[in-house]
Amino acid sequence: MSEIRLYVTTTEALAGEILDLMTVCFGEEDLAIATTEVDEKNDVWEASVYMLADEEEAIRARLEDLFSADFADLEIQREVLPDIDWIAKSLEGLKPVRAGRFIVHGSHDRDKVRVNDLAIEIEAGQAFGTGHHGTTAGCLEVIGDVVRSRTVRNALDLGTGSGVLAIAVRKLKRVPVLATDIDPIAVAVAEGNARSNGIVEGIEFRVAPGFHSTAFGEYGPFDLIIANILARPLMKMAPQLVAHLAPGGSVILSGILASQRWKVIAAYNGAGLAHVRTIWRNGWVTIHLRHGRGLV
Ligand SMILES: C[S@@+](CC[C@H](N)C(=O)[O-])C[C@H]1O[C@@H](n2cnc3c(N)ncnc32)[C@H](O)[C@@H]1O
Repeated sequence: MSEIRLYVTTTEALAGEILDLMTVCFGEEDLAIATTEVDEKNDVWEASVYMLADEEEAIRARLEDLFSADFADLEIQREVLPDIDWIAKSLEGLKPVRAGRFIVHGSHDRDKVRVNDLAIEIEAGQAFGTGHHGTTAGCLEVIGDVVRSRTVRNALDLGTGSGVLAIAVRKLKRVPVLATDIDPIAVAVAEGNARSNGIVEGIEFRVAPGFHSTAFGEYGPFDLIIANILARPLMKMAPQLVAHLAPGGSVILSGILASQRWKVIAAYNGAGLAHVRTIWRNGWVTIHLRHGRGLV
């Protein structure tokens, strides 16, 4: 069956906002993947949703509904993509990914793990975070640096998805980790992934939206907070997130398009954090910030 791309042409300034909307609407559904692409030669941004042909009608209706409030003038364009070998494509999606010291792989690729690798086994499933997305890979890379170079006695993984980042912290250091997600299915998947990675204690998984106070109970403040969610909620929660950070603590933020990075950094500077480093992976950025207090 052929694959269809429905897309709108936009500007760099609006691409992030449109992608946020589409990502919230479609998430990481198997057959409807939202993404922005830039044609640098023509300075044109396209926000696209990919799907199989039999999904097109339903997805077009959802897009029209989504744009009807603020983007009614956008014309939804259509492209039929060349036929794809879906089996080969899905296997390709499951190839191991290396990020910093980590390799994230499926159970069929255990033989790809080398002696010095920190291996995380994740099956592609119902929660985000197989390591293939630039945001997850970016977080893994920065986690490696932070846990090696800073004092990390505990950590919070907000929006844990598959649990990959919480598992990564715990593989580097035996510190208590709190892993939360708004989605109960993600939390169940993450618990299973921790077990299949041999982690039976040390990570507490909870269903919680943002910094919902009852979920945190006795936890925190944290030496390390990782949040790979979208730019807009990250900016909104900056004061709460910083309130849960220990003096001298580090924050790793992702889910941010390159064009949105300054707004996110400004929100966290305003909440008292200093920017340390930004890294890029496939158009997405991961930002490391540190608490002003405790800096030398
Ligand atoms: C982009 S995925 C990241 C998953 C994983 N941490 C990774 O880096 O691959 C974002 C996750 O955050 C969750 N999420 C979104 N908004 C949230 C919120 N306000 N509080 C907690 N979790 C949230 C989503 O359900 C999703 O599982």
